[in-house]
Amino acid sequence: MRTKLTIATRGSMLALWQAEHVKSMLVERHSGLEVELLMLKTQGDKILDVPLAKVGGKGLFVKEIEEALLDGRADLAVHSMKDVPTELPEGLIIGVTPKREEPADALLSVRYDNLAALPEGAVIGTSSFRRQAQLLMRRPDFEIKMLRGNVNTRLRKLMDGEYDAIVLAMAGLNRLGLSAPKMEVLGPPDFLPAVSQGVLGIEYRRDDAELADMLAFMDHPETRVRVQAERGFLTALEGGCQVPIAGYAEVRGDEVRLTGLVADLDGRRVIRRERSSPAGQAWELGETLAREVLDAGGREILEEIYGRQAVDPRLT
Ligand SMILES: NCc1[nH]cc(CCC(=O)O)c1CC(=O)O
Repeated sequence: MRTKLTIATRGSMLALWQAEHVKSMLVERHSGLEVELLMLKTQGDKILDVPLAKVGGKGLFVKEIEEALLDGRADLAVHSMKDVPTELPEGLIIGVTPKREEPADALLSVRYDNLAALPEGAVIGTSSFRRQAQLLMRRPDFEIKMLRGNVNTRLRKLMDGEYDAIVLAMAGLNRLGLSAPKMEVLGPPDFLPAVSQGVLGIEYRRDDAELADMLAFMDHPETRVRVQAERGFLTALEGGCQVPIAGYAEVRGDEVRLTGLVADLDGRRVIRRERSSPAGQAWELGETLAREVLDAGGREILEEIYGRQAVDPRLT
């Protein structure tokens, strides 16, 4: 067994909380183990004034971290799974997914109790097309306004009065112990989360069998099945997190049930399908559901969105 491990992490409050969380599980489990954090700045932390969808490129928040794993400066990294691209660099694996926490989003406001209480034309802060589409589906009158930055920054912007309400993941709020004066949970089955929302993924070098043994106690197989189904769906749609795609899976007994959604940016066209399979075929379930959604009109929607992004002058 190793006596010292290094965790590569971003410097945001959420990333640090997640790294510290895994660190404390590790030192509690392995007596005498020393765990150190290596803080790194990623592209996603540097570019803050542009919607992520327009920054382009997948994995803005993980590239620098993965380089540190590959060159041996760090042994492991702790990610929010929803920020991890579906394809990992050669030589790395996400070998461990601890138990999923709250997958839902939350609507946060200073004044308004919930969606229904928001006035006509309310200004809602989010830079997620998935959240935007699902909000506009219910309330086409909303004005969606870009909201970037760390969870803490986004909450401060709400408190500063720039928005009537904003939408954030419950998982991030819970981890940091943050909230707003008014909060409504927007969760499945009505409001679908991002693929893998609320799941942590531990990434390390594929050939590091010794580390894999030391981490195995944290793994939660049911969470892995859910992530497989959701990421199978996302992968087959060739989507990153910057398109209005949602996927949410649950396990009941030996079965996994997956709901997938593709919508256009204004939430007028929404393709949503559900399907189950044995838990052992979760990835294939995701792929099958993706084909079904594509054939039902999802293909046309995604082509339009990808096309529009490609010609957007702000891209360059
Ligand atoms: N894109 C940023 C991000 N990545 C993961 C979370 C929340 C935690 C999680 O989903 O595990 C957040 C913040 C948010 O979406 O509100």
